[in-house]
Amino acid sequence: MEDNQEKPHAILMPCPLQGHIIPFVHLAINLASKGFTITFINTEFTHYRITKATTSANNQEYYDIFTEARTQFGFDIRYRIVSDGFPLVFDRAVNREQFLKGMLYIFSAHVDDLVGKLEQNTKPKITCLLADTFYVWPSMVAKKYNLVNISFWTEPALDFSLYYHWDLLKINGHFGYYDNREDTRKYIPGVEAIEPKDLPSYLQDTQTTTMNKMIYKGYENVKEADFIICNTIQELEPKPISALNEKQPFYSIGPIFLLNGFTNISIPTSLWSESDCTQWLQPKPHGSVLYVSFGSVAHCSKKDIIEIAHGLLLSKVSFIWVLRNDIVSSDDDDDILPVGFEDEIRDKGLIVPWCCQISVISNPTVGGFLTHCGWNSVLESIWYSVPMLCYPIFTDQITNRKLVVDDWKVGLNFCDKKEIRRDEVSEKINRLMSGKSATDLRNNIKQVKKTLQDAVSTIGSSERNFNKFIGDVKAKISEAAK
Ligand SMILES: O=c1ccn([C@@H]2O[C@H](COP(=O)(O)OP(=O)(O)O[C@H]3O[C@H](CO)[C@@H](O)[C@H](O)[C@H]3O)[C@@H](O)[C@H]2O)c(=O)[nH]1
Repeated sequence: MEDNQEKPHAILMPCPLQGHIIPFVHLAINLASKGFTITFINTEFTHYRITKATTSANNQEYYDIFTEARTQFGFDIRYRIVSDGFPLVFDRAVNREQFLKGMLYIFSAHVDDLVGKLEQNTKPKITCLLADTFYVWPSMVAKKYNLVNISFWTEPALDFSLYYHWDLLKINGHFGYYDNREDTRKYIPGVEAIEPKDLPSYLQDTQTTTMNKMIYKGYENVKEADFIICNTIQELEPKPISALNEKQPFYSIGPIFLLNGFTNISIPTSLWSESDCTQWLQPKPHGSVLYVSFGSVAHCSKKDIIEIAHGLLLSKVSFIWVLRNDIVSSDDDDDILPVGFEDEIRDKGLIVPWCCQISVISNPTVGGFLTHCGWNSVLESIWYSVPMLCYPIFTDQITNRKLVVDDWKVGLNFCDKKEIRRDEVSEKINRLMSGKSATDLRNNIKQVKKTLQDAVSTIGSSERNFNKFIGDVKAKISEAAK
């Protein structure tokens, strides 16, 4: 009991999105392996979806995603759920605006209520709040309960720097105006130069939206955090990271899914049921299959889906295409693919609503990834040495494309013109999969992979930063307890 009292105890809260839940779960495991007690909080809706997708458990209310981590590794990870303010039946995608307003103005009251209860009844005592940078309430909650306030950013440091200096963009007439200036931005600390077209979509907006407000408030909030951790790699983004470090303690600890070698723990995180693609991949030649996925939130138009489908056929390349059932948002039409497409692809193509991405791209038959450039997908693709065809849709994906294509040269642009056309889709797929361009990309990606490998080695930067972060947090907890 004495020992337990000494243990740091962190509450972890990801945004209720697939690309945030996964890195937060890896973070929970890593912190627990360093002796932290963790209370991991998912929203009730996220919990419901994971449960539905990954288990046949009858009593879903009591299902706990960390059971295996506790029994197999003895980690002290506890699991709780919190209401996001809406009933389970509420359609959060269709009513996105209303949902975002709830996250902006109401969710904090539910979090405050739960943290208050945990604070009274939990041993060891809760000492840290570790929340997603997108949340607007962590500093309020951390102050109220005297918790060390840690923010976790699940995107690159470059995107963080741009949002962090939102005020500079505004002062310089580059954001928030109907006619935003179009010249290169050269005054963001740690970012030599960035073109307007490469900014995250929310920083290209000319009008204030609820999402803008949320990010803006999130970034006001993060300025009060005691520590910021980021799922990136110091050697890949040295300048933004060192500029940010002059402002606040900022630790790059990525790729978090590789840190400390806990890649084999299976913790249910998937919001959709996964189709198994192993059998289908098995007879395919090495490096011959293109994997196509646009992540968990982005939407495409039916017109673009049709052009991509024709482009895939024209390319004659074998492919697995993850087509979520909500990929086309504004169309009630269930038939989004060209007529007869599924007959035409026969054994050349496999369409699935969701799969275990890591198990697909780690398969040696996969040689290319047509991706929306979500940050987790980028890191995973580099790790498994799969070059990318970049089709960024919104948010940080736009900026991530610049890192992948222009800076690291491990991917190609999908469509150079605004409009997606089947002939260009086919041509780009072939350039990604074969010939000199493919060889160059494969050579480059091996080098970038080496950077990731070094960073997570026992003497690598991410490992060192993570240990330093742990030491600094413990010191801060002791200070706060005085
Ligand atoms: O069929 C699939 C598709 C995806 N994944 C996994 O789901 C995660 C998806 O994350 P990501 O590639 O980052 O895409 P999003 O789900 O779109 O992620 C959101 O969160 C990311 C991190 O903040 C941002 O970079 C993205 O722009 C944002 O859309 C990855 O770990 C994938 O391995 C699967 O397991 N199966």
